[in-house]
Amino acid sequence: MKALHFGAGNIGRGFIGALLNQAGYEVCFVDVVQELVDEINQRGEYIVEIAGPGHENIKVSGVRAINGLDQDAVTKEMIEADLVTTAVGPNVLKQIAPAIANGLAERINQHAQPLNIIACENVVGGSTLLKEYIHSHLNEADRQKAAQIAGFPDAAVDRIVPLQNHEDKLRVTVEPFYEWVVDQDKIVGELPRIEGITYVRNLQPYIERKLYTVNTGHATAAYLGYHFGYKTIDEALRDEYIRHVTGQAIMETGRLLVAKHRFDPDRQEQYIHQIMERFSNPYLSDEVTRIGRSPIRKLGPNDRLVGPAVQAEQYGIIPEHLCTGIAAAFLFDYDQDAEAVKIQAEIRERGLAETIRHYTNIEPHSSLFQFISEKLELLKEMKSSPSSKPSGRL
Ligand SMILES: NC(=O)C1=CN([C@@H]2O[C@H](COP(=O)(O)OP(=O)(O)OC[C@H]3O[C@@H](n4cnc5c(N)ncnc54)[C@H](O)[C@@H]3O)[C@@H](O)[C@H]2O)C=CC1
Ligand SMILES: O=P(O)(O)OC[C@H]1O[C@](O)(CO)[C@@H](O)[C@@H]1O
Repeated sequence: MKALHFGAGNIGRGFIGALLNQAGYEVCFVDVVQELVDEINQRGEYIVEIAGPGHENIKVSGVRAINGLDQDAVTKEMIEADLVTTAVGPNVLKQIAPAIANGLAERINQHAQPLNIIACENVVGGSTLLKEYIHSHLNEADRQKAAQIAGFPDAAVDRIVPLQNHEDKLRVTVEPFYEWVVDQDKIVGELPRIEGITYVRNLQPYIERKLYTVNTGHATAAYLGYHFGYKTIDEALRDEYIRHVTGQAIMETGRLLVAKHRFDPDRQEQYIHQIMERFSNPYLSDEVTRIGRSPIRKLGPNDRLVGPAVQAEQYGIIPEHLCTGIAAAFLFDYDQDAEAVKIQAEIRERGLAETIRHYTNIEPHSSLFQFISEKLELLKEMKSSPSSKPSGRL
Protein backbone atom coordinates (compact mmCIF):
# COMPACT_ATOMS: atom_id res chain seq x y z
CA MET A 1 0.00 0.00 0.00
CA LYS A 2 1.36 3.39 -1.00
CA ALA A 3 0.57 6.75 0.57
CA LEU A 4 1.51 10.04 -1.05
CA HIS A 5 1.72 12.82 1.53
CA PHE A 6 2.07 16.51 0.54
CA GLY A 7 4.07 18.56 3.09
CA ALA A 8 7.00 16.93 4.90
CA GLY A 9 6.83 19.52 7.70
CA ASN A 10 5.96 19.15 11.37
CA ILE A 11 2.54 17.54 11.01
CA GLY A 12 3.59 15.66 7.89
CA ARG A 13 6.56 13.92 9.52
CA GLY A 14 5.44 14.06 13.15
CA PHE A 15 1.84 12.94 12.80
CA ILE A 16 0.28 11.90 9.48
CA GLY A 17 3.39 10.38 7.87
CA ALA A 18 4.25 8.54 11.09
CA LEU A 19 0.74 7.07 11.50
CA LEU A 20 0.59 5.99 7.86
CA ASN A 21 4.01 4.36 8.23
CA GLN A 22 2.90 2.52 11.36
CA ALA A 23 -0.22 1.35 9.53
CA GLY A 24 2.03 -0.34 6.97
CA TYR A 25 1.92 2.22 4.15
CA GLU A 26 5.01 2.93 2.08
CA VAL A 27 5.08 6.70 2.54
CA CYS A 28 6.33 9.08 -0.16
CA PHE A 29 6.49 12.72 0.95
CA VAL A 30 6.06 15.61 -1.49
CA ASP A 31 7.71 18.89 -0.53
CA VAL A 32 9.17 21.92 -2.28
CA VAL A 33 12.21 22.28 -0.02
CA GLN A 34 14.85 20.34 -1.94
CA GLU A 35 17.19 19.92 1.09
CA LEU A 36 14.36 18.25 3.00
CA VAL A 37 13.57 15.98 0.04
CA ASP A 38 17.26 15.05 -0.29
CA GLU A 39 17.66 14.39 3.43
CA ILE A 40 14.61 12.09 3.49
CA ASN A 41 15.89 10.19 0.44
CA GLN A 42 19.43 9.86 1.79
CA ARG A 43 18.34 8.48 5.15
CA GLY A 44 14.94 6.95 4.49
CA GLU A 45 14.09 7.22 8.18
CA TYR A 46 13.70 9.68 11.02
CA ILE A 47 12.79 9.85 14.70
CA VAL A 48 9.56 11.13 16.21
CA GLU A 49 10.22 12.13 19.81
CA ILE A 50 7.22 12.08 22.13
CA ALA A 51 7.38 15.10 24.46
CA GLY A 52 6.42 13.54 27.78
CA PRO A 53 8.12 12.28 30.93
CA GLY A 54 9.17 9.02 29.19
CA HIS A 55 10.77 10.78 26.16
CA GLU A 56 9.75 7.84 24.00
CA ASN A 57 11.25 7.75 20.50
CA ILE A 58 9.48 6.23 17.50
CA LYS A 59 11.46 5.35 14.40
CA VAL A 60 9.72 5.98 11.08
CA SER A 61 11.52 4.05 8.35
CA GLY A 62 11.24 3.14 4.69
CA VAL A 63 10.16 6.64 3.67
CA ARG A 64 11.16 8.58 0.57
CA ALA A 65 10.35 11.96 -0.98
CA ILE A 66 9.91 13.83 -4.24
CA ASN A 67 9.89 17.52 -5.11
CA GLY A 68 6.39 18.89 -5.71
CA LEU A 69 7.70 21.00 -8.59
CA ASP A 70 8.62 17.83 -10.48
CA GLN A 71 5.30 17.19 -12.22
CA ASP A 72 6.39 13.88 -13.80
CA ALA A 73 7.35 12.49 -10.41
CA VAL A 74 4.07 13.66 -8.83
CA THR A 75 2.07 12.12 -11.68
CA LYS A 76 3.89 8.77 -11.39
CA GLU A 77 3.19 8.65 -7.65
CA MET A 78 -0.42 9.74 -8.11
CA ILE A 79 -1.02 6.84 -10.51
CA GLU A 80 0.31 4.31 -8.00
CA ALA A 81 -0.97 5.79 -4.73
CA ASP A 82 -3.58 4.06 -2.57
CA LEU A 83 -4.10 7.16 -0.46
CA VAL A 84 -3.19 10.86 -0.73
CA THR A 85 -2.95 13.17 2.29
CA THR A 86 -1.81 16.77 2.76
CA ALA A 87 -0.47 18.94 5.60
CA VAL A 88 0.84 22.00 3.78
CA GLY A 89 -1.25 24.79 5.34
CA PRO A 90 -4.74 25.86 4.24
CA ASN A 91 -3.37 28.66 2.04
CA VAL A 92 -1.15 26.25 0.10
CA LEU A 93 -3.95 23.88 -1.00
CA LYS A 94 -4.56 26.05 -4.06
CA GLN A 95 -0.89 25.77 -5.03
CA ILE A 96 -0.71 21.97 -4.87
CA ALA A 97 -4.01 21.49 -6.72
CA PRO A 98 -2.66 21.75 -10.33
CA ALA A 99 -0.03 19.03 -9.79
CA ILE A 100 -2.56 16.73 -8.10
CA ALA A 101 -5.10 17.42 -10.88
CA ASN A 102 -2.54 16.55 -13.58
CA GLY A 103 -1.66 13.32 -11.79
CA LEU A 104 -5.31 12.47 -11.23
CA ALA A 105 -6.16 13.04 -14.90
CA GLU A 106 -3.39 10.65 -15.94
CA ARG A 107 -4.46 8.08 -13.34
CA ILE A 108 -8.10 8.20 -14.43
CA ASN A 109 -7.03 7.50 -17.99
CA GLN A 110 -4.95 4.49 -16.93
CA HIS A 111 -7.14 2.77 -14.35
CA ALA A 112 -10.23 3.22 -12.19
CA GLN A 113 -8.92 2.29 -8.74
CA PRO A 114 -10.64 4.50 -6.14
CA LEU A 115 -8.46 7.11 -4.44
CA ASN A 116 -9.11 9.05 -1.27
CA ILE A 117 -7.51 12.48 -0.91
CA ILE A 118 -7.58 13.81 2.66
CA ALA A 119 -6.49 17.35 3.54
CA CYS A 120 -5.18 17.36 7.12
CA GLU A 121 -5.24 21.10 7.70
CA ASN A 122 -6.62 23.43 10.37
CA VAL A 123 -9.65 24.49 8.43
CA VAL A 124 -13.29 23.46 8.21
CA GLY A 125 -13.88 21.52 4.97
CA GLY A 126 -10.23 21.37 3.83
CA SER A 127 -10.65 18.33 1.56
CA THR A 128 -13.78 19.82 0.01
CA LEU A 129 -11.85 23.00 -0.69
CA LEU A 130 -9.01 21.00 -2.25
CA LYS A 131 -11.53 19.10 -4.38
CA GLU A 132 -12.88 22.40 -5.75
CA TYR A 133 -9.37 23.58 -6.63
CA ILE A 134 -8.48 20.24 -8.25
CA HIS A 135 -11.72 20.00 -10.22
CA SER A 136 -11.15 23.52 -11.57
CA HIS A 137 -8.01 22.17 -13.29
CA LEU A 138 -9.75 19.17 -14.91
CA ASN A 139 -11.63 19.13 -18.20
CA GLU A 140 -15.30 18.16 -18.12
CA ALA A 141 -14.72 14.51 -19.08
CA ASP A 142 -12.03 14.02 -16.42
CA ARG A 143 -14.12 15.86 -13.86
CA GLN A 144 -16.93 13.37 -14.37
CA LYS A 145 -14.56 10.39 -14.05
CA ALA A 146 -12.91 11.95 -10.99
CA ALA A 147 -16.32 12.36 -9.36
CA GLN A 148 -16.66 8.55 -9.55
CA ILE A 149 -13.27 7.44 -8.30
CA ALA A 150 -11.75 10.25 -6.22
CA GLY A 151 -13.10 10.81 -2.70
CA PHE A 152 -12.35 13.93 -0.67
CA PRO A 153 -13.27 13.13 2.94
CA ASP A 154 -12.92 16.11 5.24
CA ALA A 155 -10.88 15.61 8.40
CA ALA A 156 -10.02 17.13 11.77
CA VAL A 157 -6.42 16.71 12.90
CA ASP A 158 -5.13 17.46 16.35
CA ARG A 159 -1.59 17.13 17.63
CA ILE A 160 0.59 20.00 18.85
CA VAL A 161 3.86 19.99 16.95
CA PRO A 162 5.95 23.12 17.61
CA LEU A 163 8.75 24.53 15.46
CA GLN A 164 11.73 22.18 15.56
CA ASN A 165 15.23 23.21 16.59
CA HIS A 166 17.07 19.91 16.28
CA GLU A 167 20.44 19.60 14.61
CA ASP A 168 18.96 16.53 12.93
CA LYS A 169 16.71 18.15 10.32
CA LEU A 170 14.25 15.26 10.19
CA ARG A 171 13.81 14.64 13.90
CA VAL A 172 10.49 15.96 15.15
CA THR A 173 9.23 16.43 18.70
CA VAL A 174 5.48 16.06 19.16
CA GLU A 175 3.04 15.99 22.06
CA PRO A 176 1.79 12.53 23.11
CA PHE A 177 -1.87 13.29 22.32
CA TYR A 178 -3.28 12.94 18.82
CA GLU A 179 -6.67 12.75 17.18
CA TRP A 180 -7.44 12.25 13.46
CA VAL A 181 -11.16 12.21 12.67
CA VAL A 182 -12.29 11.50 9.10
CA ASP A 183 -15.68 11.74 7.40
CA GLN A 184 -16.52 8.12 6.59
CA ASP A 185 -19.38 8.96 4.23
CA LYS A 186 -17.08 10.60 1.71
CA ILE A 187 -14.64 7.68 1.51
CA VAL A 188 -14.60 5.94 -1.88
CA GLY A 189 -13.81 2.22 -2.09
CA GLU A 190 -12.64 0.32 0.96
CA LEU A 191 -12.18 2.14 4.24
CA PRO A 192 -8.41 2.69 4.72
CA ARG A 193 -7.47 0.74 7.86
CA ILE A 194 -5.21 3.09 9.76
CA GLU A 195 -4.85 2.81 13.51
CA GLY A 196 -5.35 6.29 14.88
CA ILE A 197 -8.09 7.35 12.46
CA THR A 198 -11.57 7.68 13.92
CA TYR A 199 -14.23 7.50 11.21
CA VAL A 200 -17.43 9.45 11.83
CA ARG A 201 -20.61 9.94 9.82
CA ASN A 202 -20.96 13.67 10.55
CA LEU A 203 -17.65 15.49 10.84
CA GLN A 204 -18.93 19.03 11.42
CA PRO A 205 -19.33 18.73 15.23
CA TYR A 206 -15.82 17.23 15.56
CA ILE A 207 -14.03 19.76 13.40
CA GLU A 208 -15.85 22.62 15.15
CA ARG A 209 -15.11 21.13 18.57
CA LYS A 210 -11.42 20.88 17.70
CA LEU A 211 -11.03 24.23 15.90
CA TYR A 212 -13.19 26.17 18.37
CA THR A 213 -11.57 24.69 21.47
CA VAL A 214 -7.92 23.76 20.82
CA ASN A 215 -7.27 26.41 18.20
CA THR A 216 -9.46 29.11 19.75
CA GLY A 217 -7.77 28.69 23.12
CA HIS A 218 -4.33 28.47 21.61
CA ALA A 219 -4.82 31.59 19.47
CA THR A 220 -6.25 33.58 22.40
CA ALA A 221 -3.31 32.65 24.63
CA ALA A 222 -0.82 33.31 21.81
CA TYR A 223 -2.09 36.80 20.88
CA LEU A 224 -2.38 37.84 24.53
CA GLY A 225 1.02 36.27 25.24
CA TYR A 226 2.59 38.22 22.40
CA HIS A 227 0.96 41.47 23.54
CA PHE A 228 2.29 41.07 27.07
CA GLY A 229 5.79 40.10 25.95
CA TYR A 230 5.88 36.32 26.50
CA LYS A 231 7.84 34.11 24.14
CA THR A 232 6.26 30.71 24.61
CA ILE A 233 2.75 29.49 25.26
CA ASP A 234 3.50 27.85 28.60
CA GLU A 235 5.10 31.11 29.81
CA ALA A 236 2.00 33.03 28.66
CA LEU A 237 -0.31 30.62 30.45
CA ARG A 238 1.54 31.06 33.72
CA ASP A 239 0.18 34.64 33.64
CA GLU A 240 -3.09 34.43 35.62
CA TYR A 241 -4.84 37.01 33.45
CA ILE A 242 -4.02 35.22 30.19
CA ARG A 243 -4.91 31.85 31.68
CA HIS A 244 -8.22 33.24 32.88
CA VAL A 245 -9.18 34.84 29.54
CA THR A 246 -8.11 31.75 27.59
CA GLY A 247 -10.06 29.42 29.85
CA GLN A 248 -13.15 31.63 29.70
CA ALA A 249 -12.92 31.98 25.91
CA ILE A 250 -13.09 28.21 25.49
CA MET A 251 -15.84 27.99 28.09
CA GLU A 252 -17.78 30.37 25.81
CA THR A 253 -17.11 28.17 22.77
CA GLY A 254 -17.91 25.15 24.94
CA ARG A 255 -21.37 26.54 25.68
CA LEU A 256 -21.84 27.17 21.97
CA LEU A 257 -20.77 23.62 21.04
CA VAL A 258 -23.03 22.07 23.67
CA ALA A 259 -25.99 24.14 22.46
CA LYS A 260 -25.30 23.63 18.76
CA HIS A 261 -24.12 20.02 18.60
CA ARG A 262 -25.62 18.63 21.79
CA PHE A 263 -22.26 17.61 23.24
CA ASP A 264 -22.45 16.36 26.79
CA PRO A 265 -21.60 19.42 28.99
CA ASP A 266 -19.48 17.39 31.45
CA ARG A 267 -17.47 15.76 28.68
CA GLN A 268 -16.96 19.16 27.04
CA GLU A 269 -15.66 20.52 30.33
CA GLN A 270 -13.26 17.58 30.67
CA TYR A 271 -12.13 18.19 27.08
CA ILE A 272 -11.43 21.84 27.97
CA HIS A 273 -9.37 20.85 31.03
CA GLN A 274 -7.41 18.31 29.01
CA ILE A 275 -6.63 20.99 26.42
CA MET A 276 -5.47 23.52 29.01
CA GLU A 277 -3.12 20.80 30.31
CA ARG A 278 -1.85 20.09 26.79
CA PHE A 279 -1.12 23.80 26.21
CA SER A 280 1.00 23.84 29.37
CA ASN A 281 3.06 20.71 28.51
CA PRO A 282 6.46 21.51 30.12
CA TYR A 283 8.23 19.18 27.67
CA LEU A 284 7.24 21.32 24.66
CA SER A 285 8.53 24.76 23.86
CA ASP A 286 5.97 26.33 21.56
CA GLU A 287 6.42 29.95 20.49
CA VAL A 288 3.46 32.32 20.59
CA THR A 289 4.46 33.61 17.14
CA ARG A 290 3.98 30.12 15.63
CA ILE A 291 0.56 29.73 17.16
CA GLY A 292 -0.41 33.26 16.13
CA ARG A 293 0.99 32.85 12.58
CA SER A 294 -1.18 34.04 9.66
CA PRO A 295 -3.57 36.31 11.61
CA ILE A 296 -5.59 37.19 8.49
CA ARG A 297 -6.53 33.51 8.16
CA LYS A 298 -7.18 33.23 11.89
CA LEU A 299 -9.41 36.33 11.92
CA GLY A 300 -11.49 34.98 9.02
CA PRO A 301 -15.28 34.95 9.54
CA ASN A 302 -15.40 31.14 9.92
CA ASP A 303 -12.10 30.58 11.66
CA ARG A 304 -11.30 29.94 15.34
CA LEU A 305 -12.02 33.39 16.84
CA VAL A 306 -14.68 35.22 14.84
CA GLY A 307 -16.53 32.04 13.81
CA PRO A 308 -17.49 31.03 17.35
CA ALA A 309 -17.96 34.63 18.55
CA VAL A 310 -20.57 35.33 15.86
CA GLN A 311 -22.30 32.00 16.45
CA ALA A 312 -22.19 32.36 20.24
CA GLU A 313 -24.18 35.60 19.98
CA GLN A 314 -26.75 33.80 17.84
CA TYR A 315 -27.18 31.29 20.67
CA GLY A 316 -27.52 34.03 23.28
CA ILE A 317 -24.01 33.49 24.69
CA ILE A 318 -22.00 36.65 25.36
CA PRO A 319 -18.58 36.14 23.71
CA GLU A 320 -16.76 38.57 25.97
CA HIS A 321 -13.48 36.68 26.27
CA LEU A 322 -13.52 35.63 22.63
CA CYS A 323 -13.64 39.34 21.82
CA THR A 324 -10.55 39.87 23.98
CA GLY A 325 -8.81 37.25 21.82
CA ILE A 326 -9.97 38.97 18.62
CA ALA A 327 -8.80 42.34 19.95
CA ALA A 328 -5.41 40.88 20.83
CA ALA A 329 -5.08 39.49 17.29
CA PHE A 330 -5.36 43.04 15.94
CA LEU A 331 -2.45 43.99 18.23
CA PHE A 332 -0.22 41.21 16.84
CA ASP A 333 2.40 43.44 15.21
CA TYR A 334 5.02 40.71 14.68
CA ASP A 335 7.17 41.97 11.82
CA GLN A 336 8.24 38.49 10.63
CA ASP A 337 4.69 37.52 9.76
CA ALA A 338 3.54 38.88 6.40
CA GLU A 339 -0.15 38.78 7.36
CA ALA A 340 0.49 40.62 10.64
CA VAL A 341 2.43 43.29 8.75
CA LYS A 342 -0.45 43.66 6.29
CA ILE A 343 -3.05 44.07 9.05
CA GLN A 344 -0.96 46.68 10.87
CA ALA A 345 -0.39 48.63 7.63
CA GLU A 346 -4.12 48.56 6.95
CA ILE A 347 -4.94 49.81 10.46
CA ARG A 348 -2.61 52.76 9.82
CA GLU A 349 -4.02 53.48 6.36
CA ARG A 350 -7.74 52.76 6.71
CA GLY A 351 -8.31 52.89 10.46
CA LEU A 352 -9.23 50.18 12.90
CA ALA A 353 -12.98 50.01 12.22
CA GLU A 354 -12.55 49.46 8.49
CA THR A 355 -9.72 46.93 9.07
CA ILE A 356 -11.82 44.93 11.52
CA ARG A 357 -14.74 44.94 9.10
CA HIS A 358 -12.51 43.96 6.18
CA TYR A 359 -10.98 40.88 7.80
CA THR A 360 -13.80 39.69 10.06
CA ASN A 361 -16.97 40.86 8.26
CA ILE A 362 -18.03 42.31 11.64
CA GLU A 363 -19.90 45.54 10.98
CA PRO A 364 -18.97 48.71 12.89
CA HIS A 365 -21.77 49.62 15.35
CA SER A 366 -22.61 45.97 15.94
CA SER A 367 -22.41 44.74 19.53
CA LEU A 368 -19.45 42.49 18.66
CA PHE A 369 -17.58 45.41 17.17
CA GLN A 370 -18.21 47.49 20.29
CA PHE A 371 -16.92 44.66 22.46
CA ILE A 372 -13.77 44.21 20.39
CA SER A 373 -13.02 47.97 20.42
CA GLU A 374 -13.47 48.15 24.19
CA LYS A 375 -11.23 45.13 24.75
CA LEU A 376 -8.62 46.60 22.45
CA GLU A 377 -8.46 49.80 24.46
CA LEU A 378 -8.32 47.79 27.69
CA LEU A 379 -5.43 45.65 26.43
CA LYS A 380 -3.47 48.73 25.36
CA GLU A 381 -4.07 50.34 28.73
CA MET A 382 -2.96 47.20 30.60
CA LYS A 383 0.24 47.21 28.63
CA SER A 384 1.05 50.89 29.14
CA SER A 385 0.03 50.74 32.79
CA PRO A 386 0.74 47.20 34.04
CA SER A 387 -0.83 47.92 37.45
CA SER A 388 -4.22 48.05 35.69
CA LYS A 389 -3.81 44.42 34.60
CA PRO A 390 -5.64 41.98 36.90
CA SER A 391 -3.23 39.64 38.66
CA GLY A 392 -3.32 36.91 41.26
CA ARG A 393 -5.93 34.16 41.08
CA LEU A 394 -8.87 35.47 39.06
N1 LIG B 1 1.90 22.01 13.83
C1 LIG B 1 0.79 21.67 14.45
O1 LIG B 1 0.75 21.55 15.67
C2 LIG B 1 -0.46 21.42 13.67
C3 LIG B 1 -0.66 21.86 12.38
N2 LIG B 1 -1.82 21.57 11.75
C4 LIG B 1 -2.01 21.95 10.37
O2 LIG B 1 -1.14 21.16 9.55
C5 LIG B 1 -0.77 21.91 8.41
C6 LIG B 1 0.76 21.93 8.33
O3 LIG B 1 1.26 22.56 9.48
P1 LIG B 1 2.76 22.33 9.95
O4 LIG B 1 3.18 20.96 9.68
O5 LIG B 1 2.83 22.87 11.33
O6 LIG B 1 3.52 23.33 8.96
P2 LIG B 1 5.01 23.18 8.41
O7 LIG B 1 5.35 24.53 7.89
O8 LIG B 1 5.89 22.56 9.42
O9 LIG B 1 4.85 22.15 7.20
C7 LIG B 1 4.32 22.49 5.95
C8 LIG B 1 5.19 21.82 4.90
O10 LIG B 1 4.57 22.01 3.63
C9 LIG B 1 5.60 22.25 2.69
N3 LIG B 1 5.06 22.93 1.51
C10 LIG B 1 4.83 24.24 1.33
N4 LIG B 1 4.38 24.46 0.07
C11 LIG B 1 4.32 23.25 -0.53
C12 LIG B 1 3.94 22.83 -1.82
N5 LIG B 1 3.52 23.70 -2.74
N6 LIG B 1 4.02 21.51 -2.11
C13 LIG B 1 4.43 20.61 -1.17
N7 LIG B 1 4.82 20.97 0.07
C14 LIG B 1 4.76 22.27 0.39
C15 LIG B 1 6.60 23.10 3.46
O11 LIG B 1 7.85 23.12 2.84
C16 LIG B 1 6.59 22.40 4.80
O12 LIG B 1 7.59 21.39 4.85
C17 LIG B 1 -1.39 23.28 8.59
O13 LIG B 1 -2.63 23.31 7.93
C18 LIG B 1 -1.63 23.38 10.08
O14 LIG B 1 -2.67 24.26 10.39
C19 LIG B 1 -2.82 20.85 12.31
C20 LIG B 1 -2.69 20.37 13.57
C21 LIG B 1 -1.48 20.61 14.33
O1 LIG C 1 -1.58 25.63 12.30
P1 LIG C 1 -2.30 26.95 12.39
O2 LIG C 1 -3.71 26.92 11.89
O3 LIG C 1 -1.52 28.10 11.89
O4 LIG C 1 -2.49 27.27 13.90
C1 LIG C 1 -1.62 26.88 14.88
C2 LIG C 1 -2.45 25.97 15.69
O5 LIG C 1 -2.53 24.69 15.13
C3 LIG C 1 -1.90 23.78 15.94
O6 LIG C 1 -0.63 23.79 15.43
C4 LIG C 1 -2.54 22.45 15.93
O7 LIG C 1 -3.89 22.48 16.03
C5 LIG C 1 -1.96 24.32 17.28
O8 LIG C 1 -0.78 23.98 17.90
C6 LIG C 1 -2.15 25.78 17.06
O9 LIG C 1 -3.29 26.15 17.76
